[in-house]
Amino acid sequence: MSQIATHTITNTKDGDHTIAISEIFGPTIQGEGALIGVPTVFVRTGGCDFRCSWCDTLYAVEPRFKADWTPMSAAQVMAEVKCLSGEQPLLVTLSGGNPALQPLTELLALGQNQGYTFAIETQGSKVQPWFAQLDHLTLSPKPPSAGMPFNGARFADCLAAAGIHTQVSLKLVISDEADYQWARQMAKAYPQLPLTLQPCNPAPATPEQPNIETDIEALNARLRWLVDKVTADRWFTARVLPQLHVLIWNNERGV
Ligand SMILES: C[S@@+](CC[C@H](N)C(=O)[O-])C[C@H]1O[C@@H](n2cnc3c(N)ncnc32)[C@H](O)[C@@H]1O
Ligand SMILES: Nc1nc2[nH]cc(C(=O)O)c2c(=O)[nH]1
Ligand code: SF4
Ligand SMILES: [Mg+2]
Repeated sequence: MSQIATHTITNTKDGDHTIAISEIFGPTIQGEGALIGVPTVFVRTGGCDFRCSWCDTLYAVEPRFKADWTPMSAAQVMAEVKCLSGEQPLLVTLSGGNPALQPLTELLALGQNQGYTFAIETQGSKVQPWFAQLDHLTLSPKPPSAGMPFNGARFADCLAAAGIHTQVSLKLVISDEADYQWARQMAKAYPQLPLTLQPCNPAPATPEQPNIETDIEALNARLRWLVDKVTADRWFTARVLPQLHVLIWNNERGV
């Protein structure tokens, strides 16, 4: 799999318009949610307004890793993406950290002019006018086990900011019974949104333990538990999916 280290890129002095980049990697496949299996390049931004208890990308979240995040212009990000994709347009997935903290208007315009499409993964805590330009908006508000608040008004603002061509979906991480019950309420509150339930990886890699082996059997047991719950409740509008990239590559970074 090809990958370009962002530390090889010269920093820009564009001021406010630079994007804090943790890593750019791919092509790989989207391992989660509504676009699972779709070939994509990931653009991971640095910095988050949350700190979820089980976050699997703390190197793109915690301020102590700020020195590892490279400020890049939209043109520099697109140059990397084009290099990785062999100049062939594909889906670009913006994740983080929280990519909704970044100025991405120019990146979206630049990429879409060249035939690239854009999806974002965000928790719904911050809205941006450029959500209207997105092809896919995946909202992943946090369940009780994450230890982070759910702000219904902010979430509604995110939904309202989607454009007429933006496909919006909901991806909820489930760790336990309380999360499951919360997800049931979310599904009732937002019946119009396609919904994926994703079992929580309870022991993700951390900056301290980047090579920790994934307990695939434990993940499978969680998946079975979730499928049993959904089918027993005859909850036929929910889709249950694993993190496919974790099943394929364990907790590896950059895949
Ligand atoms: C790393 S986050 C980055 C984007 C954004 N901050 C968000 O949370 O949506 C991308 C996705 O990974 C999920 N995620 C993070 N840690 C996880 C874990 N330990 N198990 C399962 N999913 C996890 C998040 O809930 C989110 O749906
Ligand atoms: N293959 C792959 N799929 C993913 N879906 C969401 C990811 C993320 O970390 O945001 C991710 C990731 O890091 N890799
Ligand atoms: S919101 Fe996303 S990136 Fe931020 S801490 Fe939570 S899971 Fe990690
Ligand atoms: Mg991840």
